Amino acid sequence: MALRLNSADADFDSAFETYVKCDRNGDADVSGVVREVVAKVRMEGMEAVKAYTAKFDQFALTDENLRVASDEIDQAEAACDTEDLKALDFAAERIRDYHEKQLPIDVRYTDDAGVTLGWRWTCVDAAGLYAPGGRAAYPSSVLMNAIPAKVAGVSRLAMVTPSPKGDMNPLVLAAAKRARVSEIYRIGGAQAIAALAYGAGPIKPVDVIVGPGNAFVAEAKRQVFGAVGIDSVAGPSEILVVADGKNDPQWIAADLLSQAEHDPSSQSVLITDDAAFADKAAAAVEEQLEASPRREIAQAAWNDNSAIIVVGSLNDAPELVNAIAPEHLELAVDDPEVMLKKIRHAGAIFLGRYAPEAVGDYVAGPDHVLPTARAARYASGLSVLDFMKRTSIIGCDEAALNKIGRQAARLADAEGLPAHAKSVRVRLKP
Ligand SMILES: NC(=O)c1ccc[n+]([C@@H]2O[C@H](COP(=O)([O-])OP(=O)(O)OC[C@H]3O[C@@H](n4cnc5c(N)ncnc54)[C@H](O)[C@@H]3O)[C@@H](O)[C@H]2O)c1
Ligand SMILES: N[C@H](CO)Cc1c[nH]c[nH+]1
Ligand SMILES: [Zn+2]
Repeated sequence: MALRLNSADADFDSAFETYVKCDRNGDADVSGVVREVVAKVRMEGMEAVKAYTAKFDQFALTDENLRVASDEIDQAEAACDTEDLKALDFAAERIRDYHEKQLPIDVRYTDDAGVTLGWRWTCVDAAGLYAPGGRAAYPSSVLMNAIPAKVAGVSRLAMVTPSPKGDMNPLVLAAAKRARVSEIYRIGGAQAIAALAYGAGPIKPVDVIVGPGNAFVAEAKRQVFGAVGIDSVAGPSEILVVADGKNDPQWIAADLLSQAEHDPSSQSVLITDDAAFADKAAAAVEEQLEASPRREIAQAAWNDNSAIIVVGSLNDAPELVNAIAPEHLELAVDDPEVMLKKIRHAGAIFLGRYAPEAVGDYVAGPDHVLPTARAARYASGLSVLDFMKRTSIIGCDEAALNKIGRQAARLADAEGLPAHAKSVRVRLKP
């Protein structure tokens, strides 16, 4: 059973705060484990990657099987169901269309002082893409990672994905081929993130690492940030559904379980103003869990990390949503646009009763790599901009420097930095 809270209860505020701040990794010392893995891979390179792959993925990694060969990719693609490939192409086209609209424009102008100013966007040379593969395979994440990188213009895409016990999903390889991924390595977890960040064996370091993963992957990205750029902390999936009593409880239960089935550390939350609907949705969740082939995972996420919150009025929901800052938010209400105006923190928002979160996972177009663990308070989903950086442009001729230089030199004097001041004054007319 998920936690049940009612905003009418006297201790609601403190119970809600405790819930919002809870650590979903249980007793696991995720940051300690990751710190050790990252340090070892940094020091020992591929030998450490091999040892951790044997330990965590039960796979005997060798110099020969580390990189997926191009003929294996072709064979995998040939083995895929053609309808699956069509769905992949359908998704890819919609994802590409959406991300092409994100391409930023360069700006150049001359201001009143005659100074040429502006900025220019350029892409990184090499991107590391993490495609998860522990408890499920994620061809969709391959597209969501690689397509924006290609739209940004990145030439080298190095993808890592674990192959537990040596298994590699053919559709993952087909997706990587379609998205023009340059290198694919059969490694996952924190060891793969460290290998991309610092280099290991034949894997050359990248400039930015993006993509979703479990708590170990998300923490590893956080720890290597600085040596490389990262998109956001995109860890175990989350969903928050705001639903009135007019919804079908079976639909809402399926939505809640769609994210619970990713990982025992996932989180599903229902906020409703109808206590009877809350009971029906809770019963529907239990019923659907019974029939789920991923029951063990989803049940753990539902029992340990999830909540049903009954509020007096749906007008109270936005404040709670903003505090939780969920990865995904569904507004299953009559007029979602009205509620949307009051939501400030969420990775992706799904409007209305016919926009289940899963369309966003696969085919809607926006990226499904989204901030979790309340990072939506300050971070955004993966976009073309995560593979690009903006460089400022400043140009002065003699007249322009004479208009602005004196004040620069004065501020340099004030800061006690005489070489700064001199480098301007030597160019100024007396
Ligand atoms: N936020 C997002 O945008 C988003 C998108 C898609 C998926 N996801 C999340 O990605 C995750 C996928 O997780 P997954 O486990 O299936 O695959 P994964 O590839 O993320 O993780 C598997 C790896 O984790 C490492 N690992 C597992 N247990 C470990 C342990 N005890 N100690 C150290 N390392 C360990 C192993 O190296 C293994 O290769 C889920 O949490 C899912 O919710 C998030
Ligand atoms: N819901 C995940 C993001 O949290 C993305 C995904 C991929 N496949 C299925 N779901
Ligand atoms: Zn999902």
